[in-house]
Amino acid sequence: MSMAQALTIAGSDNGGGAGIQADLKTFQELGAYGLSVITAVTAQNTLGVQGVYPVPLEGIAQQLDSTGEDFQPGAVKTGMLFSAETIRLVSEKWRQFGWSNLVIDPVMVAKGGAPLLQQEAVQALITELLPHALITTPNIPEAELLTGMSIRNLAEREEAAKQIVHMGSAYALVKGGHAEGNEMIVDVLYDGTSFHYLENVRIVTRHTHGTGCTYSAAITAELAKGSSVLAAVTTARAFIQAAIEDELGIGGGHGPTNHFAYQRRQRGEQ
Ligand SMILES: Nc1ncnc2c1ncn2[C@@H]1O[C@H](COP(=O)(O)OP(=O)(O)OP(=O)(O)O)[C@@H](O)[C@H]1O
Ligand SMILES: Cc1ncc(CO)c(N)n1
Repeated sequence: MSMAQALTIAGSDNGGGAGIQADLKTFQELGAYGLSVITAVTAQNTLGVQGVYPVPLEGIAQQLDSTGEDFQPGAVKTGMLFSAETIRLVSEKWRQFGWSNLVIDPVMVAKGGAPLLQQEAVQALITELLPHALITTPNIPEAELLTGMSIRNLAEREEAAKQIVHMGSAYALVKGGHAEGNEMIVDVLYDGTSFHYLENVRIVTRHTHGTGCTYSAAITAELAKGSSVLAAVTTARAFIQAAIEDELGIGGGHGPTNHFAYQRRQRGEQ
């Protein structure tokens, strides 16, 4: 049997904690061969985003063609897509290459507030890409922008998940990381029929740069290896919890999570 292949279509974070770099590190740790299509180059570190340089559309199209003509990704994730035209392109190539198992991490703004998706692109994300998704993984502010509703409690997170499934994503995972003040973080997974709740202790740390990217990349790696959505999300949640817990202390601001932590624990190492 050939190796499971996972593809990320996202932006580059030179700091290595988010974006393409976080995705590839996560794929590697979970045993999936990593492929990447870069939509934008960012200049950023743990203090913030200093620059955003979108890759010309033709360059993104060519990367997608080069990938689709030779590789067989078993699952694909999207992260920072930046513009409506890139979203339309990804949707078109999705159909052309007949890929399956799309994980949409609807990346919109970086931790410090820098925009990673143009405002007018949100609608394109909803109409062009979401209907292809196996699972969409918004945090609370992203779920609010996708649905137009305000989300203040668990019931509203459930309602948002329902709406996202109604938009055409087979599953929705509305993450609870941004619900301030709670000791436990509850991520809500909806499959169109029932809810699953992933409950974890909130870790007090400032090193949470790229948590969303890493989580969705872990889901993608597990799907590429053949897991069900529930099994993939469960493993991915354990992966990100370990990555936040075993902090690396890199950088002077919001540092990256520890991509080594989960497998180290699996091997019984510290
Ligand atoms: N302090 C924390 N302790 C434990 N789990 C956390 C913490 N912060 C976030 N998480 C979890 O990590 C996952 C991703 O978090 P979040 O929803 O904050 O992603 P995000 O805002 O998309 O991240 P980013 O923008 O940095 O990529 C979720 O399962 C969330 O519950
Ligand atoms: C490139 C990139 N993608 C996603 C995020 C969100 O964490 C980020 N900070 N940078």
